[in-house]
Amino acid sequence: MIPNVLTVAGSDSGGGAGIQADLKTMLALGVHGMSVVTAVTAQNSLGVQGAWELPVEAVRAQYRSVVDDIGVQAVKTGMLASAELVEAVAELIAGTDAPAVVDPVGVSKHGDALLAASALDSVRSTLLPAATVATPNLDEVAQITGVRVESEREMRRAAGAVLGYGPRWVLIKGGHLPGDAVDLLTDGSEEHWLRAPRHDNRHTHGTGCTLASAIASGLAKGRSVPEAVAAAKEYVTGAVAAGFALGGGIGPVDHGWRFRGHV
Ligand SMILES: Nc1ncnc2c1ncn2[C@@H]1O[C@H](COP(=O)(O)OP(=O)(O)OP(=O)(O)O)[C@@H](O)[C@H]1O
Ligand SMILES: Cc1ncc(COP(=O)(O)O)c(N)n1
Repeated sequence: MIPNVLTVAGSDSGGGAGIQADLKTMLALGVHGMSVVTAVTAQNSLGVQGAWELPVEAVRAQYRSVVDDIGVQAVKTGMLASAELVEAVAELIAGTDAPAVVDPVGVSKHGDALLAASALDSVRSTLLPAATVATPNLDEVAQITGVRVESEREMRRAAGAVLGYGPRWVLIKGGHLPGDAVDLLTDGSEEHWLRAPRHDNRHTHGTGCTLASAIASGLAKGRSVPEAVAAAKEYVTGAVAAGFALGGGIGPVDHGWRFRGHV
């Protein structure tokens, strides 16, 4: 049986991040990808030119259509835009019997806000407690917890602060630090450091979405959290290495790198 994985996220018209990155990742990793669109962005390699949220009823209806008939073995959340959508999605995933990977998307690579500042309290109090794995980058860690990470050593304290909001596991993504691309996965007792060489490639649009979707795909296949994260890290590292120029700005990672024989 092919596992079903659901992404609840925003659409990126440029195809590098958001729903589009999630579905491509799921195809590449051999699961059936399904989507609940929360917002539509007009976006390209230069930035986000516009964003429109969907009504909360439209998000709930998409979710119920998929979960009640088809069923899901894992859920991934990305851009949720507003407090109202964060709360609705948190309630939906808390009521679903499947692991949830929560990527608490705050701002795009170009600095465009993808989450209202007024939604942060709802992320802390409703979304993070419903997560099997939360995958904040360092900017999101600072927004959520106030902890600023400037070195690998400080990642452990950041992880503890995020775990305080109730996710079962946290993966602190160190992609924005200089040096190797180092992430820390922990549930408060086990600690797994994931280290990969930094690829000197500016075309990294969509790394976070791709990593979270790859984790959800592994969980849907029945892997443990540490196994799913290790496999997802290997996939995203290859996708970053193969990232390519598109438009005049930051191009996407290559979700299809394994089909093309890169790396
Ligand atoms: N240049 C790079 N070379 C190798 N791996 C990288 C590079 N940049 C990021 N990564 C890895 O990609 C994953 C995503 O990390 P990152 O910190 O970029 O997340 P993010 O900021 O949420 O992504 P996004 O850009 O999609 O918002 C992590 O595993 C990180 O270590
Ligand atoms: C719809 C949507 N979701 C997520 C991201 C984050 O990705 P990035 O930080 O690579 O721009 C994005 N840009 N757009």
